[in-house]
Amino acid sequence: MESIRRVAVLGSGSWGTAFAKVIADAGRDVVLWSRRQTVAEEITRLHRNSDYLPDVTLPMNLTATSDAAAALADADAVVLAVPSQTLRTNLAAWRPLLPAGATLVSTAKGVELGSLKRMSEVIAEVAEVPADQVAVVSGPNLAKEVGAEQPTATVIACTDERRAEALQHACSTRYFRPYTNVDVIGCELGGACKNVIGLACGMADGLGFGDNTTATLITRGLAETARLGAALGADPLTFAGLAGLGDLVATCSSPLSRNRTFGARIGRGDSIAEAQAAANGQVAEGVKSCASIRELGARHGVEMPITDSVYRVCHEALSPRVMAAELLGRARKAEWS
Ligand SMILES: NC(=O)C1=CN([C@@H]2O[C@H](COP(=O)(O)OP(=O)(O)OC[C@H]3O[C@@H](n4cnc5c(N)ncnc54)[C@H](O)[C@@H]3O)[C@@H](O)[C@H]2O)C=CC1
Ligand SMILES: O=C(CO)COP(=O)(O)O
Repeated sequence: MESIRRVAVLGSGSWGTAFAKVIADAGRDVVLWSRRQTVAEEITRLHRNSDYLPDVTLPMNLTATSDAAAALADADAVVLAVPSQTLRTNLAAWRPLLPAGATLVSTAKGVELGSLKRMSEVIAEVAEVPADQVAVVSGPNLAKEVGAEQPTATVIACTDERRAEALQHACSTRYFRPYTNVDVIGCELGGACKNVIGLACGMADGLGFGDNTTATLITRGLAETARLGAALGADPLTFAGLAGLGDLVATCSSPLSRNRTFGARIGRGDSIAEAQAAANGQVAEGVKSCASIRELGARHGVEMPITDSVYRVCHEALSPRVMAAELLGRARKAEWS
């Protein structure tokens, strides 16, 4: 794999914009694609994205366009930064424009409803490329903190280690430190499942519970994520890493997390519709992915009690207070069983 000089980032929401800034700060040519021309114009002319990252001044070498063909021309890497459940449709439209051989990079943290596929699987299928041409970026990377250049690290997962290293090089800055990993399955499951556990932590906060409850949900949430990972062939160590525990802690602890914030509203008594309205168009991936992850667990015979409870709150009108009582009232068992 040649080095990466030019990158297209498709999706100029919170993470697409913040990650494009990282790549531009790493000295690469980056073009962001925005659905709305007004957003593209603001990024290019004023170096701002006031809808998603209002406090951040974007680098001068970062431009945006609403023309996907222009964004994708000559790109060595294509970063997909749209919500999980829209990835298949978006990518199908971009497919004829994808430069041959480019590394396709998933940043979406979800599992597709219906197919139960991980995002890298959706990408390989729709783009008709081998799995080792697809990389995943996942870690404790709250967009607002990354936009403010606060130090953090991430994982670049790809079964082709040279592609992972090229991408690692292309997004290393003084505030953003990427590690490589060949465990794509584990990194993707870590990223998708933490959103669901983040919703549960938000619900606990909304109910007025404190840090013991959060720590319990983080730890038992990691246990059920790792069980699912083991069933799907992930490396267990991945869940102790940045794409596992790291992202889980960030999401479950931070008021900046959209999933945690969404859960907190539900815990305080908002309806799903009210929490969705308050999210202001920004995605809380766990609300949909709790259904696909729960189904994936069931398909593989994996017990996922927190995920199951979050699903019932989000989709079957279970009250968060009853959810808490039910989780505590489960049959007694050994910690590792
Ligand atoms: N925001 C964050 O801190 C991080 C988010 N992620 C992941 O990145 C992915 C994208 O998230 P964000 O950029 O945060 O989301 P966002 O809600 O802030 O932005 C989504 C972007 O996708 C575009 N889009 C294209 N087609 C769309 C459609 N059909 N429906 C809705 N939006 C569409 C929107 O216009 C918008 O620019 C998610 O899977 C998220 O979990 C990953 C790391 C950090
Ligand atoms: O993935 C994230 C941080 O790594 C962002 O989390 P939210 O989508 O909950 O804001």
